Amino acid sequence: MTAGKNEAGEGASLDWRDEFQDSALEALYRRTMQLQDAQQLRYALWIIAGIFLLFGAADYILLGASLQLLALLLIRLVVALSCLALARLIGRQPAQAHRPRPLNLVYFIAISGLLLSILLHPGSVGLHISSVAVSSLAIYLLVPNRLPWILAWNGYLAGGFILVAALWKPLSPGMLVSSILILSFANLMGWLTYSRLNRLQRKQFALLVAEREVNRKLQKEIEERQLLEAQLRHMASTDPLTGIANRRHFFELAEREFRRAQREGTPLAIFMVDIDLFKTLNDHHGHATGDLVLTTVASCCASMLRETDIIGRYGGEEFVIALPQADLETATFIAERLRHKVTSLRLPMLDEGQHLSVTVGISQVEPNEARLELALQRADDALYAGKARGRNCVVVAGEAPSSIVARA
Ligand SMILES: Nc1nc2c(ncn2[C@@H]2O[C@H](COP(=O)(O)OP(=O)(O)OP(=O)(O)O)[C@@H](O)[C@H]2O)c(=O)[nH]1
Repeated sequence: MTAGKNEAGEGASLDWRDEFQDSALEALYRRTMQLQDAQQLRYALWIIAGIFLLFGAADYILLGASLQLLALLLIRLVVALSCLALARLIGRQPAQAHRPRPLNLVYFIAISGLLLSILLHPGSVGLHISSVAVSSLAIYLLVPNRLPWILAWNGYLAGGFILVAALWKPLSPGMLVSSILILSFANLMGWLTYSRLNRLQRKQFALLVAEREVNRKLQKEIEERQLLEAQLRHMASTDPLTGIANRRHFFELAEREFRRAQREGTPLAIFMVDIDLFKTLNDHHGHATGDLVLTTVASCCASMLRETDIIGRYGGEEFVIALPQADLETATFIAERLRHKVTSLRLPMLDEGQHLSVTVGISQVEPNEARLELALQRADDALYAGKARGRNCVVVAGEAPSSIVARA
């Protein structure tokens, strides 16, 4: 099961031991609480050892130096040392706090020590009943996550006390009933308190687990939405065939560069690039080959540009490029290089001796020009002048037709 299932509430319900019915959730709870439980148990063991030893002083006052005192001190020492040894073991290996064997051994020693001390002790029955009742409560309150064992230890303590009391000084029927009632009441109080604390703690834990699961799901949903958003943004801005920016996205990016160029007074060159006689190629080789040529020319153009240059598909077999910081001379040089590169492309599906070529129209954004479209229009006019002149050339806008720069 996953911890998330518990948010439904079903797995978070508790059994008679006040443990989660869902064993995986219970295991997770124990793992989470292990260090805290270990610490709590260590404190409990130190307290038990200390109190047991402190009562040695009361024994001395009651018994004076005697063999009985020696036996009692010996019992107290054994109990205290075994408690301290277990506390040390748990300090080194916190997982021992949840293992029954060392705990049961030490608690058996401690409870047996308490019962034996009653046999050797001259105090009144009332004193012993109260010490057994307090010990009973201590077992409920100081031992974490072990209700069946807690009940067993308390059974041993209460039953042992009745037996020891019978051996030590047979109780009158009235005292016997009173003792049983007091011990039963102490156990009832202890159990109820234990149950209340455990239920509260586990309920809080189940809520925390459910909350974490909700957060995890939310986080996953956010990540999926972010991914989807990024995919949608990419789809909305990219030409699906060539993978370069579509016309709309090109304008977004180029407008930004246009404003920067106008603001800072830096040059911005525009290319219009058109594949020559593309219709013939399409008609001759088919649309699929035409698509492949478009993709190849687009990536060829993109590979010739700097990162700051912007390339987009203007429409059909026409591409548009914006080159920030490029004056006309630089732009013409780059356009020539691009034209040469396309001419040198060799595509296996084209006939022997058949070369691709492009015509490039170039313009430059004029200072104080109001709109980018004006520069685009000039580049387009230059492109059509190049087409009219026979294609496969670079034409600079506004210059005489003799400014056709080169031909392959
Ligand atoms: N395969 C393919 N063809 C396209 C696509 N978009 C436009 N075309 C074709 O591109 C061709 C453009 O032809 P024209 O505008 O006549 O130009 P051209 O044949 O290149 O001639 P010039 O530009 O004068 O050199 C048309 O046949 C369109 O159908 C496309 O996405 N894929």
